[in-house]
Amino acid sequence: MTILDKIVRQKEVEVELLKKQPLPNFSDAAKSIKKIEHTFHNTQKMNVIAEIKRSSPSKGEIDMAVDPVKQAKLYESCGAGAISVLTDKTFFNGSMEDLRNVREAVDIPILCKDFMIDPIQIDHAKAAGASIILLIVAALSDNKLHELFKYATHQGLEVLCEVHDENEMTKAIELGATIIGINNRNLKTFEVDLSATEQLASMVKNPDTILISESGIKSRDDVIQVGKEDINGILVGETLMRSNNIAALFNELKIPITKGGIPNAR
Ligand SMILES: O=C(O)c1ccccc1NCC(=O)[C@H](O)[C@H](O)COP(=O)(O)O
Repeated sequence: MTILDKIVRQKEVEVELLKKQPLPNFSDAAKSIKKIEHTFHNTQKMNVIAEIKRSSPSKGEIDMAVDPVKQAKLYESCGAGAISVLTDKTFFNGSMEDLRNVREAVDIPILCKDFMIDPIQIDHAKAAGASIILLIVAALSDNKLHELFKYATHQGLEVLCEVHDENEMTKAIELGATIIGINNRNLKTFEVDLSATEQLASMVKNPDTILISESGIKSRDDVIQVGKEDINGILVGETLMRSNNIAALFNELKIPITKGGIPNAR
């Protein structure tokens, strides 16, 4: 069984528990948040979705002592375009409480980074103040992917549709996803290969699609590599979480971009 299978099994258990609980009060803090579909287009520098990640299955403990609110404020002040909060407890030591607290502290979009398999999780993410949810194509049947995409969109949420291979990219395009994340990490083997972004980004022909390169990005050279294709942003977790100088790291990662990719990257 792969780690993704294990995570999905655990989510099935959690969903049954969530269905027995009352939905927490809605935070209306996300109402006035601008959509990344608008803000990530036509920016002059690479957009960064900065992640709060205490630990992960592939790396173990990263920063168990992090204060998510402090970290999120720092990310915002350094120019993050959005914040990703890992809300899974069992495998990443996160929580929906983290997301709720971060929502109260920052004014930029927040991605609820979790493994969605049921609309009830989307309700909880929205209630906590998320403006974007993640749908991982590899974790969902075609029917479930369509159902959850439609549900989240009707709830006024943006959807980051995550893919890792050509087959998944085809599904995301057919779904009509407007924000597609190319995960450089294979969630079944943990192998990271930045060329996944280069290979898959060229399949997207709609210039309005927001493309995000996710995982394994550590340096300016990495951004230049994934930016050979016309991407709008990068999602960075571990490197930011381990950094002693987050402001300097943002300067390194926020490379000037134009339509068509990073100038001279090819
Ligand atoms: O990070 C993992 O080990 C992992 C394992 C299984 C499923 C998902 C996993 N990570 C989620 C992510 O997509 C990353 O946290 C995100 O892209 C940031 O990656 P990184 O910059 O490499 O921390």
